[in-house]
Amino acid sequence: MSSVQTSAGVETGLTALAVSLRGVTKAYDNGLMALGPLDLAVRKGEFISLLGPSGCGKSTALRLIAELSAPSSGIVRLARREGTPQPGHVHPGHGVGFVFQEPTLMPWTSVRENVRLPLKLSGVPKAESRARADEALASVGLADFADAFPRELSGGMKMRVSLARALVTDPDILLMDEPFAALDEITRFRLNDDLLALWRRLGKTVIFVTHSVFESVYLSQRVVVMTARPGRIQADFRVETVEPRGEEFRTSVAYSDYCRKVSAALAPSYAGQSTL
Ligand SMILES: Nc1ncnc2c1ncn2[C@@H]1O[C@H](COP(=O)(O)OP(=O)(O)OP(=O)(O)O)[C@@H](O)[C@H]1O
Repeated sequence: MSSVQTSAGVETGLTALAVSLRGVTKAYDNGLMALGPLDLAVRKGEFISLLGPSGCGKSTALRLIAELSAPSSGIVRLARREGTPQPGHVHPGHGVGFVFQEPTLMPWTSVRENVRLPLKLSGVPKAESRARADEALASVGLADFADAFPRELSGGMKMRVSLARALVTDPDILLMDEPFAALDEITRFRLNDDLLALWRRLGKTVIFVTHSVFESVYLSQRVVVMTARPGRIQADFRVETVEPRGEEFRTSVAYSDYCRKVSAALAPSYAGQSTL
């Protein structure tokens, strides 16, 4: 059986879930078994990272959650916001925002138009969509760059635009596929902190894919370590720290302890793979 189901709230016990995957597998048309079986439950408002070796199926998992692809077997369930959409607003069923590793901006038009695109495609009136694009740009610290063109921006700023474009529809769930992998370390640290501040303020559920143990521990409430392909869950860590996180956490003994434990759990997933 394969299906994607939605409901106003996926209730398990006392906690509402944003996403639930049960027995999910994905085989591509060429017969390659990319993922699973995968069982994963993500609470509303939780920040989790998926960590695993290249090709283990992390992006495939995100694509299944975003309903960009259907599972070969198993069930993917997403909680939906209740209520009827306001006139001119994107339907609440459109509850997922996606940030890719590449910012994928349209080079021929302004930053504002790039961010406005999802609203434009949904038929939101121009005045409202411009105001909402400007608001999303302000939330990522780019209020003064709405009229700039992508070529005028640094790599970190382009990624902020990509984040603003994902947030402009006000999704409940933010899926991020190695968004900061191509950035230098200082820019990456700054974006990590800004993303955490946004998450705290907006209360989104975030599922963040990364190869970096350090980044996953710094950002997440939960780090889910995946096996080599076909990706399954190898380990699931809860990262308990004092919030908000910052430089103090990054340089703490607790942080390095978590990193050591997560690295140890990840090691078997790399067994047999060349590290060259
Ligand atoms: N459309 C497709 N058709 C066939 N095989 C695919 C397709 N998309 C991905 N794959 C394969 O499925 C496997 C999982 O790919 P996926 O991109 O999900 O892995 P990943 O963990 O995100 O990798 P990386 O960390 O390198 O981005 C890989 O072996 C990949 O080559």
